[in-house]
Amino acid sequence: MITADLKNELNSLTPLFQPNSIAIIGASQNPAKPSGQPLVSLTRYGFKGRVYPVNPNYDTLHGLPCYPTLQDIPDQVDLCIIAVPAHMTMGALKECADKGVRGVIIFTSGFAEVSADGAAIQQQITALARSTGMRVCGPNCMGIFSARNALMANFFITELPTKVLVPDYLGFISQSGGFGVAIFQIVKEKGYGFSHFVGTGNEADLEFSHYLGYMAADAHTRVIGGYLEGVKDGPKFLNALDMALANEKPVLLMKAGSYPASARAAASHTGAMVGSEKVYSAVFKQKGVVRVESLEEFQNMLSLLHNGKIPRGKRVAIIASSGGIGVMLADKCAHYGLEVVTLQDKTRSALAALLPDFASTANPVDITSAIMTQPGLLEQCAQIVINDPQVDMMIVAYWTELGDKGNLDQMIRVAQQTNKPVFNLTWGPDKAVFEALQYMNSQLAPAARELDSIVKGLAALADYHNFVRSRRKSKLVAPEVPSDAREKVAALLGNLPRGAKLSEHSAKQLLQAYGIPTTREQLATTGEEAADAAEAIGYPVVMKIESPDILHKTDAGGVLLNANTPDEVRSGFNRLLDNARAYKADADIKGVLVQQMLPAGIEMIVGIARDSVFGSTVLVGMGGIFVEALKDAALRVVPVAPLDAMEMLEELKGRRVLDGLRGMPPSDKIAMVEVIQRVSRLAQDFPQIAELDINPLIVFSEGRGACAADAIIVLE
Ligand SMILES: CC(=O)SCCNC(=O)CCNC(=O)[C@H](O)C(C)(C)COP(=O)(O)OP(=O)(O)OC[C@H]1O[C@@H](n2cnc3c(N)ncnc32)[C@H](O)[C@@H]1OP(=O)(O)O
Repeated sequence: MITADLKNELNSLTPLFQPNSIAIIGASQNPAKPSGQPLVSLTRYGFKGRVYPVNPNYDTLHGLPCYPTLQDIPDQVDLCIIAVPAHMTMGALKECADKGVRGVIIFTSGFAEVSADGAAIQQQITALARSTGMRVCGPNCMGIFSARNALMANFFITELPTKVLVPDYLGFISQSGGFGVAIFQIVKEKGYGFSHFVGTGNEADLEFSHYLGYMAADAHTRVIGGYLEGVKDGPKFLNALDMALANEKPVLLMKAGSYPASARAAASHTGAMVGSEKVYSAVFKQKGVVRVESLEEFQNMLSLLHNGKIPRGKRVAIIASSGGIGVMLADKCAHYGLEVVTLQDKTRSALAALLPDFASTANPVDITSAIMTQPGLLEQCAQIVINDPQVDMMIVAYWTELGDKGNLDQMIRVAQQTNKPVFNLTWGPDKAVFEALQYMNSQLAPAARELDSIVKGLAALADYHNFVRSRRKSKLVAPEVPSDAREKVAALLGNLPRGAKLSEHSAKQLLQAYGIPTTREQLATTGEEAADAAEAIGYPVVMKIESPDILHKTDAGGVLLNANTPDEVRSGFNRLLDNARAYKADADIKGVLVQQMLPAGIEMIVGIARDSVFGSTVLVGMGGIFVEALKDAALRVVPVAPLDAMEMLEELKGRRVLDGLRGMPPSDKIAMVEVIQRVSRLAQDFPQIAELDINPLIVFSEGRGACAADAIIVLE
């Protein structure tokens, strides 16, 4: 949700992207230095504002009056670049605060990235930014480029073709200086316009999510890209992604640092299954982020998005001048979830009328060596295939020779005449391919030589399109939670200490408060009470030891199924107590839980785990022994929307079991979706719940609901 606070926070970035005046503290006369570069490029590329170099050693610099200190500038300064060595940085920042500067970019390195002393100075930077409201980019950063006003508040851009100054396309945020520069150069060479480019540096104040939010709201940014290692504030990142989604701006992220060796010690299965990489991956799925894993993929997607051609479905047509390449492409399409569609009869007959008998008109279409003997054949075939209403996108693969633009020109014309994506796979000798790709780039026609990244990119964009469309269309609504749920759970958790563990009976009371169906049950402290409880509940019953010290009851011989008579219940009661004492002599035993024995259903797990960055997460998976054996689970961060919950079920390998396998009836997915959302609501209202396992949640056949058969909760 875009709140007034969020709007104010984003507005506070305006001086960094749209300043009317810039001062450079440490402006050097040497343009080769980071401290000398901005002055040159701000003037060279026509920054639309006033520029004030600050350096006590000069009267003028590059034809501009140079000021001994910031205070000597007789004008308001919106943005200040600090480019003096680390030991002088705090002094310069204080000057900025005294002058009332609202945005600061600190190029300087030598802070948290190098030493504890550096980290201590960085903390002072953060503290000054927070206390004054001055927004700081960096330190240890490459700065900001903004096309609209030719803002060159950076030291990494030396050459800037005019095309890049067209403020219409890509906003890029990089947590790596060097990688960011590489992306800038590649995109520049492709000839696409940037709206903004930010190297975030050490993020002492502004972090990745601030820039993401700014670009999500910015009218001049159509697509957002980023190199991300990690975010500090999960909810801020989610908010920024929500904004991008609301404005239907694709967010393409390269996420690195995904596999830290940080095994979490956790008491519940849910806790053990949730790790940082899984949480990022969940966030990306939940917010429609297009995850990019290579530079090739990134370039391919940018070339498709640049001309606004996103696949509107997953049906792909392939045309190749080699049967082998066609088959390889078809395999890749299947691998990435694209459907190599059956072409319409009309399409096939039109192709047959053009192609020799030995060619194939089925998808993949093999036009064979006729491509060499029949001029214009490629274009004719491609036109026919792309106009087939069954086709959402097309990949065309052909051999290319040095100096021969014939096929390329044909395909450029085809691409110009359709609003569906057309991707060229050119292969041949290195020099010829290089030349062909350069030519296609100059015409802004999507082309590459590496088939995996082409197919993966197309599939990812088709998924993105589906994601946005499904969100737009969804009419699913979240279930109502009882109005007194919060109050009841607050009372139940009231006096419990940090780290408290709630065994089954207590945990289920929390679930009941939030409307999650649980077994009928009673806690008995004697064999007689147990027999009375069984009578009231109805035979057969299940009996379980109830102790916060024995969370995994089966391991302790603490579960007895199918007790059918009062005698069985009484003797069972004693056996469970004996087993529990033998397992853990000092366990705090609350009694024996006598509960209804549920009819058969599918065993699932639904749980909560806390993540240090994103807060509570909800997990759903195939339950019982499959939790450990298969780790078949889907994860989302809280709050989980109805469509998210539905997609979690679709993501499970076990979804076919839920759909009804081998004569089994389909399971009640609607009931599961409801449970997931109620659990999400519980997690949202009570972030002190560190872990929850409902395991198993028994899911019955369609229309018959689901019921929590067992549960544990661990507080933070
Ligand atoms: C993660 C990444 O990779 S992203 C990139 C991260 N950032 C970097 O890589 C930058 C690394 N470099 C640094 O941190 C350096 O300390 C820099 C670039 C900030 C400064 O380095 P230098 O330019 O060598 O510092 P130097 O001491 O020469 O000071 C710069 C200028 O300030 C001037 N200066 C000195 N005192 C003052 C003062 N009180 N006020 C203003 N200017 C002053 C100097 O005269 C000098 O100008 P000159 O070159 O014309 O003489």
